[in-house]
Amino acid sequence: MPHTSSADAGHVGPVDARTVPRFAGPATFARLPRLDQVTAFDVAVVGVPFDTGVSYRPGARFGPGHVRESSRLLRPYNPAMDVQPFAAQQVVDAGDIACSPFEIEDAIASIERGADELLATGARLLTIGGDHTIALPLLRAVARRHGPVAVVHFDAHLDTWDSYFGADYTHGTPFRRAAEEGLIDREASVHAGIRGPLYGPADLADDRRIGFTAVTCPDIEADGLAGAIERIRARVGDRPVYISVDIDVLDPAHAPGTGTPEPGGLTSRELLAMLRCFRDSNLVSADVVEVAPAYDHAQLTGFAGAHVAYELLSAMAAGPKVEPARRG
Ligand SMILES: N=C(N)NCCCC(=O)O
Ligand SMILES: [Zn+2]
Ligand SMILES: [Zn+2]
Repeated sequence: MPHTSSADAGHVGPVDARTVPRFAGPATFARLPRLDQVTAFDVAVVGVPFDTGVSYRPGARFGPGHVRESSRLLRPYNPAMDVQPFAAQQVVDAGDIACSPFEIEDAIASIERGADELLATGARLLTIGGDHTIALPLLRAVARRHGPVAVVHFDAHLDTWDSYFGADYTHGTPFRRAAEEGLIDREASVHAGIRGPLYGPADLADDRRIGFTAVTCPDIEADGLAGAIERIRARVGDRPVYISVDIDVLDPAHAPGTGTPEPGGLTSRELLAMLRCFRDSNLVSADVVEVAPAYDHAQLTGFAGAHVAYELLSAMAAGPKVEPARRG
């Protein structure tokens, strides 16, 4: 497959849809080269096909494949940010991190190791999950390099609960564990898009104690999108930021293919606009999780996940530069 290359930096870009139909060939993210097809890279798109941490509908283990398959229509220029995310930096598809579907703690260790190896090259990660459990090992690896990071967490759910059925490591608990382990900046972390029923008022009090501020859907309703964006920017400032996007932050009308859907969520347009506000941020890495294709319709959730990833890659391209990574 002939990949495009950018004239300026010689980065290997996506396969050109004007000469090779976009539905042809194997699906890497955005038809980008694989890790073994480049000598250096700035950003690794990596899949984590893990969903043993879910509390309701399983299936996010198929998320990485679905998002890749749904990313064939992306084009190289992002006019909303005036940036070419695949020309300004070398982006590669690093494949999937293999992890146990049977033992959660074993899988968490594998994910942390896989993320460590990629980050050790100096690259940034854009991870495609997988259920939200995977944010914990990803944050462990990121904090090892950058120290505690400002987490901007887009989700319908807090994911700061303590345990389910006695299990500490689930998709409802990653940010509590991350806070306990000192991985997050407790002065600068924020949830966006929170909504729906909780177990009790203590959930919110616990969450604040843990170090999060919540910009809820009712807040967005009251203050508008610009007000919400301003609150997030003020909270994060110029600290190193890790963005974690649970696709269920979108309304189920925009993203039905997910395990714990909650009505009353963001539109795709609102979410993409919110992500663009990180174009000036020190965005150290990011993830998109909880895409579960078995419940998807017409690839809506897959397309939404692919566009979320594209905006995150665009924000990385637009923001402060990092040293390119050497392969191997
Ligand atoms: N992280 C996601 N998507 N969901 C958490 C739901 C936790 C619960 O079942 O109460
Ligand atoms: Zn969620
Ligand atoms: Zn979540």
